[in-house]
Amino acid sequence: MSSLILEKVSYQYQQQKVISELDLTVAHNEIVCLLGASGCGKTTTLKAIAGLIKPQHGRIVIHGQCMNNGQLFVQPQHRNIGMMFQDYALFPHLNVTQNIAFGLSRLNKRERHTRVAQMIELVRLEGLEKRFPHELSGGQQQRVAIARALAYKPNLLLLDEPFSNIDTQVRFQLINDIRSIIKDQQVSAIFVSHSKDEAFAFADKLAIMHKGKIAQLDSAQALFQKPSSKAVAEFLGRGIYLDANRLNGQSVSTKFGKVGSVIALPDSEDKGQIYVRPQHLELINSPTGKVEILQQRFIGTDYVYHIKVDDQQLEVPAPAEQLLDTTKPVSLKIKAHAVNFFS
Ligand SMILES: Nc1ncnc2c1ncn2[C@@H]1O[C@H](COP(=O)(O)OP(=O)(O)OP(=O)(O)O)[C@@H](O)[C@H]1O
Repeated sequence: MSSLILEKVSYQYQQQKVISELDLTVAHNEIVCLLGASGCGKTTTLKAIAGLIKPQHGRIVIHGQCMNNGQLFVQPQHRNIGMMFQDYALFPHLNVTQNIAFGLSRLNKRERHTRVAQMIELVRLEGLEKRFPHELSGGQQQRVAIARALAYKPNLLLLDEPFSNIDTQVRFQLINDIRSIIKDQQVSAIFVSHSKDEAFAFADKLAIMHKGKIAQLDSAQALFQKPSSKAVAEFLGRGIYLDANRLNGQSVSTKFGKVGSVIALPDSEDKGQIYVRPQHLELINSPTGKVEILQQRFIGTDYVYHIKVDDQQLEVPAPAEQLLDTTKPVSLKIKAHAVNFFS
């Protein structure tokens, strides 16, 4: 059974349509990250799932139970959802134990005590039970927040930018820890982030939002290898488009030569464009080269060349030992890779 199904969900604030016939399915025990440009509707989608806003159209099903359609609307407190937000929203006047126990009023005293102790052990906060939020580090507060969200065994966990206030040095350790805790508890989760790096580390699948819809839902690797549109390819990182001719299922020709693809190219029209990222490019001195070098910078072990090709600009790293003579013509060599071809 899927943990979450959104079917053609639409929501608008006054005149502004923010989500539009959005479909999304999250499997049992899966972590999905909603990624997209600022203002594309990620938080609005999370609020619709939580029941904090009421979509004008569509259907939301959590753990097999319909929460929202034309007639029905289940209140947030009856959706069995755990929530965790950027500012942790811990109660400042309650200590760690009391914060975690807050949503457990339906349990008796003994059950509550056992559950809180299990949660404290799970998030490794033993010894800090009596501390108040202001006596904890950001990472520790985040652990209390996850313990509180998981304590009443929700069917689904919603996390909105939960790591954005955490120092970068400890952020990825915390992301790994919280991911293992969620996996251990076999809960499904939807996570909103601005950061692709966080999404890669935390989620099983990424849902790229564009124009109020999910443009593509897939693993990070599949998104990079087979983006369904130019918008998805561009969202994942900078690159340049080059006109290309599909030669066969494994290669294309460009003005910089033949490019091999390590994955099968889609069956499509032969004429199109490829989207090439910096890591697939090598800059070489060549008498016929027409790549313009706008700037050269040394960044420790590598150089970065700011290049211009067909009116598109890109920064391309190159190892210091392959120093380019920028007074001579420069061309591009495109390494074999999983070619993103758009016909
Ligand atoms: N209460 C509101 N009233 C009117 N418009 C709103 C309201 N909340 C959000 N919006 C608008 O809806 C759009 C989507 O907002 P939302 O917060 O869902 O985006 P987001 O993808 O989470 O953005 P960010 O990445 O910047 O947090 C934005 O244009 C925003 O200005």
